[in-house]
Amino acid sequence: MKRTIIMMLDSFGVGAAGDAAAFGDTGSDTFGHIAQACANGEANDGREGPLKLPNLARLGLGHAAMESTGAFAAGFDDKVELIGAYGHAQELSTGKDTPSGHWEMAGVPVLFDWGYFSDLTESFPSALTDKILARAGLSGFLGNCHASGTTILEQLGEEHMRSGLPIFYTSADSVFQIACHEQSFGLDNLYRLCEIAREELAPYNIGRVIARPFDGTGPADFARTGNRRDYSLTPPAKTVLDKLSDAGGEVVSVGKIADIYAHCGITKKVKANGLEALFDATLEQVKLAGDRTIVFTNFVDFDSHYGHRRDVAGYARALEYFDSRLPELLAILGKEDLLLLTADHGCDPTWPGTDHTREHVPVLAYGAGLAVGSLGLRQSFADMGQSIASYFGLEPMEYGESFIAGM
Ligand SMILES: O=P(O)(O)O[C@H]1O[C@H](CO)[C@@H](O)[C@H]1O
Ligand SMILES: [Mn+2]
Ligand SMILES: [Mn+2]
Repeated sequence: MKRTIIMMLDSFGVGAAGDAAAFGDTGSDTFGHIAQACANGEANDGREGPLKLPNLARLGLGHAAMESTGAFAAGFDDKVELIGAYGHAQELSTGKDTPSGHWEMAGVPVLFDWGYFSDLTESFPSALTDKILARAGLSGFLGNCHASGTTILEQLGEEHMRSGLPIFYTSADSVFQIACHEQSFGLDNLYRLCEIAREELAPYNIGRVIARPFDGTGPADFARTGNRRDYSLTPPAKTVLDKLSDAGGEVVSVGKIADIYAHCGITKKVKANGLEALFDATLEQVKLAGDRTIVFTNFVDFDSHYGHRRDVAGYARALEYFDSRLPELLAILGKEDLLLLTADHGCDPTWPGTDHTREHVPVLAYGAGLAVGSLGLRQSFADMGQSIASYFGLEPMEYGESFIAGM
């Protein structure tokens, strides 16, 4: 039975990419800087001491990162008994955003430039916002700037609840984000507003509109809910997910995968919120999965709860939790199954600002007869998509070099 399980640790980079300078990210290193902070005793909130990821280390995380940066991260070394193939990959896509990383990983790099709202304030053209407001019957909006999604709630959440005006904000990514209170504004109203924005953004080539619902009564307890929804553009070509589902296989999305691929190539969608629930759902779907199935999970908390929030201890805690659950997954894999652990970009929690960082991602591949050892530097995330295509005996993808032989 052939199945591929993809664990996408959102934002878990393993060191600055060769082109990081162009992004202002020279020296960024999500994994390395977390490990260093832990070793320094600077990440003891809810956890203690050096970063302990024994299962990821056996899958080759420490080695992959060492090949990326030139040195083992603090607390990692070559004494571990490896069980998998490990590599690190650079990104061909022009952006360091979530859709680019995911699409490229599935064999379709984003070689065109997204549109961006690069002005830090007065970010959106009034020609755009006027149209959105008119269609939604709204008299105005708040925000209109680059912001951290939690900080802007502290600043504008109350005014939003008083005035009923939505909060529009963006970031270094190609995004148009709308934050509204779930009860006072209404979740359906927020989703409708996002659909309008998605249509009106057509000329701007913006990768995603993101609905950011929140609840709570004031700045002290405002919290974003699990009802986030991403309205993504469609990938510019068929990904390996499309190819497998076109060929009669199953592609199971766990978490926000379906949204990220604009629902293309997905045959089953499973919702779950939070690391624990996402891991539980993944295990359950792997148990249910038959031959020629991809089970694909995005673990968004690494990015949205810890990376963007610059919460080093939280990121370390989440990694250690994730690691502690890996044996449950390894125990239910069949001999032929392929497990891939990777990331879509970096989001170094020690880095200035709150944006992603241009980094190599880990490529940890286990099972499917793969020899234990190094896969080296992969020229594109698309090597993973190409490998999956070859594993399932699908037509080759246009991009990427396979590291796995067809079986
Ligand atoms: O600060 P929050 O709202 O989490 O935003 C983050 O999430 C968005 C999507 O990845 C990006 O725009 C990034 O800035
Ligand atoms: Mn991401
Ligand atoms: Mn992000």
